[in-house]
Amino acid sequence: MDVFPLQIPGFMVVGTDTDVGKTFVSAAIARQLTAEGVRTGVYKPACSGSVADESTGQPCWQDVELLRQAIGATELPTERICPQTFHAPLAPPVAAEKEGRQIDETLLLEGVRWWESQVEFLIVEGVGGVLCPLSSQQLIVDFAEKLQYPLLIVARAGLGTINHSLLTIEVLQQRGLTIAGLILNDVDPELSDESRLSNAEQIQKWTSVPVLSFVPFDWQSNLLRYQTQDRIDWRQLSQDLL
Ligand SMILES: Nc1ncnc2c1ncn2[C@@H]1O[C@H](COP(=O)(O)OP(=O)(O)OP(=O)(O)O)[C@@H](O)[C@H]1O
Ligand SMILES: C[C@H](N)[C@@H](CCCCCC(=O)O)NC(=O)O
Ligand SMILES: [Mg+2]
Repeated sequence: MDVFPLQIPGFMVVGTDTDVGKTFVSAAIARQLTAEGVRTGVYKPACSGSVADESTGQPCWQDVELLRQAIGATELPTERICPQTFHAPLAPPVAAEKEGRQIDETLLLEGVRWWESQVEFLIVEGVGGVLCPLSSQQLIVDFAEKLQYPLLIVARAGLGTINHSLLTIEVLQQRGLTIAGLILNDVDPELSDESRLSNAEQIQKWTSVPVLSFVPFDWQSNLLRYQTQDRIDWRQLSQDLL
């Protein structure tokens, strides 16, 4: 496996599934770093599932919009944040095929390399869960292996998350990847259930990967460290893992 280490620190934000809050969490981290005065970049290797822009009616990609807003780069072209966008809400290579296109393997990595000369810290968001196909040649976990960034795993807060979290951790550990921690994210208060009270403790019982944070539904400020509620120093955390 070729590796593609960048000269700037960062995290790759991966998920236990699609719709678990990777963009929500990536944007929160990027916003915090930007507010702290750290020149921060955001990148997503491919994005599928367009929506109509409210004002223009033109197709846009919500992940890209939220990531762009998080770093306050209103003029930055979509291609810098995500060079390969597709309309259908499907795994990227499947969405690409529907448009008679293919994922450009080189561009996946060239796109991330561009950020190296632009910023001090980079947040890379995955697509779907870690075994989601990114192209016809590779899964998200393969891309993570090339990138060599420490991983932040976003998982749903509610029932089912112990299994999804441990499965994800097992796959990443089998690849020898560095996991910075797991973030439990409350995506839907309707799914409220009593497992929320014991999930973090159970995950900690079965793995040494730390639960870094619990993100309440609609949380609009910086993520807080689980249990202590301290501010998370993302740069320090990434440095500690080198
Ligand atoms: N803590 C939260 N509170 C309220 N809404 C949330 C929270 N986290 C996520 N959401 C919402 O849940 C939905 C899914 O979140 P998000 O788009 O971040 O998932 P994702 O893991 O990035 O999905 P994808 O695989 O498509 O990239 C979005 O509508 C988002 O605004
Ligand atoms: C359409 C979704 N929102 C997402 C793709 C998720 C694919 C999941 C495939 C699977 O694991 O079955 N796209 C994206 O993150 O750009
Ligand atoms: Mg997303």
